[in-house]
Amino acid sequence: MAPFPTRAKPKPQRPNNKRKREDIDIPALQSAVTALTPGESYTTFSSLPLSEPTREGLKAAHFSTLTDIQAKALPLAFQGRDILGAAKTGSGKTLAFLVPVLENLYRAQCIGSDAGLGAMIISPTRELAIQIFEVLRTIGRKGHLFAAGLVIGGKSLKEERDALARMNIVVCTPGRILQHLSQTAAFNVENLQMLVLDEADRILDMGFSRDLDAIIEYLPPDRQTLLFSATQTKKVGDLARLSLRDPEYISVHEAAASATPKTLIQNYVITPLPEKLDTLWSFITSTKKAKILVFLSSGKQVRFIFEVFRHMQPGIPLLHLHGRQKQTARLDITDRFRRAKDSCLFATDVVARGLDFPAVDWVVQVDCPEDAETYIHRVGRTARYEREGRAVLFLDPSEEEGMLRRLEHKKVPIERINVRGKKQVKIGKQVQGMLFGDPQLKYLGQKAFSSYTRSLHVQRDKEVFDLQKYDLEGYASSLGLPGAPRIKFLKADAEEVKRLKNAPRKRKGEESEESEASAGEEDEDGVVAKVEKKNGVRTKYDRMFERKNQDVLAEHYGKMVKDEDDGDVNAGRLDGEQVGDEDLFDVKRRIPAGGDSSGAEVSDEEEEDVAVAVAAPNGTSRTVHLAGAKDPLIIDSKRREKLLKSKKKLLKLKDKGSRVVFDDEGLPHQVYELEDDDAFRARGAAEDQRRAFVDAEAGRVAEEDIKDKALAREKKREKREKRKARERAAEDVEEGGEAEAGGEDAMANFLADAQAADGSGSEDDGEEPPQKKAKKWFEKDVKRDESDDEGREIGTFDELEAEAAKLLG
Ligand SMILES: Nc1ncnc2c1ncn2[C@@H]1O[C@H](COP(=O)(O)OP(=O)(O)OP(=O)(O)O)[C@@H](O)[C@H]1O
Repeated sequence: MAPFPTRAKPKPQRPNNKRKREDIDIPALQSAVTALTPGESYTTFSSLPLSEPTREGLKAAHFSTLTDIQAKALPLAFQGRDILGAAKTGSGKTLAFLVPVLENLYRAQCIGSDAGLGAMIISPTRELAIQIFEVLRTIGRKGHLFAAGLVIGGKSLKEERDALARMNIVVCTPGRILQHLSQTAAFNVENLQMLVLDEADRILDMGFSRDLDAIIEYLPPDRQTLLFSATQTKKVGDLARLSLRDPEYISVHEAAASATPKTLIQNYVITPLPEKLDTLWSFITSTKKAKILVFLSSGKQVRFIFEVFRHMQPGIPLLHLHGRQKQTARLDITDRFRRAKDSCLFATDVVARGLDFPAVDWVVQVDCPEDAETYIHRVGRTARYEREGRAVLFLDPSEEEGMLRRLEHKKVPIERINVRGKKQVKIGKQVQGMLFGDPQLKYLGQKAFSSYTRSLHVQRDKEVFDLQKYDLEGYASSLGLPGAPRIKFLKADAEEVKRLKNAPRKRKGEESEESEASAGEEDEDGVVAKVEKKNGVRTKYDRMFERKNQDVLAEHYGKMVKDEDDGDVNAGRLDGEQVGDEDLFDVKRRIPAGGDSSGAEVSDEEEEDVAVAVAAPNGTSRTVHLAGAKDPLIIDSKRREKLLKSKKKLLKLKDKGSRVVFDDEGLPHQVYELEDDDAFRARGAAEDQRRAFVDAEAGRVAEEDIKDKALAREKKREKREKRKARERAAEDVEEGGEAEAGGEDAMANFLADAQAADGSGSEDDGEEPPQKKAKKWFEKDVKRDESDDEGREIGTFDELEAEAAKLLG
């Protein structure tokens, strides 16, 4: 995303009286700010010394009462103090730094292109940067003259560069702004007065730390720094890195009993890895009238589950979002989910932090979050700003103990619930069938498996994530895969390769054949995964499944095999044998020793089979003589080579025999034998006989036709009746379903609390009363936007930029 062009059109000269009013305002404002007493209980925006444009902007956006974090942070921030702000998710941290940005720059009159960049707001994700920019636009649109822009990539560097030169406020992501700092000469940050890090702990952590350190190098040390996050840390090292000056630590939940909003109900269910998909499906289909956000650990998982569920039509609109989608698509999806009433969004942690989706009813964490902080941010997408919400975490039995300990340590109140056995639907067979018919989906499934396994492997917290404890084989089969793709980084896998290398030749041959159809892939991180044969008995279905997908996957295997010279990934070569000419000429029957290359000397027995002879291996083609075939077969392509292995196909090339019938004495006759001439003449003239024959046949055909038509009518009637019966049944189910659906009511049906499931109470004992959906705030938002022309929703990037151009400058 590029910045919007500031002052795209020359602004009309502002009336003198307005300029004058600003001149008068500033000293008065400054003294009112100096007189502020931090720690005093300010409750409304109107009780604070604000410039007229900010006051108007807040009023137009219907912000009047201060939230806790705002009441504590604003006075200090106005007075230029550095702040470390920690407050629960959805508690209004965005305004706690945006209002000071507008006010402090306003008082410093850091306006216009000559003033240079006054404030830099850094966000870890593009989505969040866009959201922050929109809030800035909303509260700044009533008369502020700042030039503000977004620098998050997605546009050419040149476009961004030109706009950056004129900006007073920039909202950006770390990587992109660093690129400009190091490459754009005209980007002047000497006057920078404020640096804001939203989701500061994330930006300070490993993934971004190098970028951030480099950014800091470019910025003047004499500036105000504001850090905000729901999971803020006070690490001394971080404070030193940012050269904070006597920072004020504001934590509005340190003393609170929980780190998450009071209005959030949090539960977890123990669901072994192989049952996760069933549980998720059962959950979604019993919670159709709700807005659900489902977190998964990788983009591949997101895509796979989205595709599979979409085909199965759960009865609720599905969306999916991950970091590998194009920026415009991501923006479109977040926007659609924002506006949706009932919808289910599958997403990675790209939406875990900061995003303010209105009225989310459920946050479902299918894959366990990497730590308690991520958990807190994920669940924070619901129950925002005093609204209600519910969150459910799926835990594999091996994750339970470790994760619960971490959550307890972070003051997260979470209770166990169980899935009602009756409501748990098993979808394994259906998914398997789907993958069978759709090789691309199968490929996606393999990718999902390997990226999930890899995500477990790279987790730092081994106490929670112990790869050896997961039932990966069961998980693969729950994804509809015929076997678990074998992952190279697993120790077990290395041992398996060793075992195969040392195994007797015959056995190895069998194994290599089995794994042939389902070789692996290389995922984005360079992890080579390989499909392993399923343990135990392989069914005919397994073989069909693998055959069906061979061709499609071959391309992907090819990619992978290129990088693999150890041969173990090369289909069918687990035994380490080199693929040479010998293999190229591998045929069903070889010529017995002594046979020459032109006329094969094969035994009768072999001839009975689809016997084959060979020509010289002189390069590209050779000739093969088939027993029973008139012409020799030229083998000049892999396809033809393959043909030699198929008895059925070879039979087609052989001469067809002629059909005979046997009389009572067992003598063979042709099916249509010519009649004796005299006998024929004795029956009358040839023409009469022909006509009689035609008439008789026509009569017979007419009779059959009547019967056929009657049969067709009967079948049609039966079909109609069946369809009607199905429709009636569906209506009944729908009526029943609707009666029990409805957000939490439906969910109450699906999930039972631990007590009930343990048999210590009735099924509904201890169940929370049905929650009313807290739509008030959302509805109010919508209303506000409809009535207020300037505040209408922005649909696309271009619109956003066009709007931005009208705004602040
Ligand atoms: N003073 C206020 N009055 C009414 N609503 C507010 C106020 N401040 C913020 N909100 C609303 O509360 C919601 C959450 O605010 P915001 O996104 O700033 O939360 P946050 O603390 O940054 O959350 P997160 O930690 O998830 O990033 C938004 O919808 C915002 O419009």
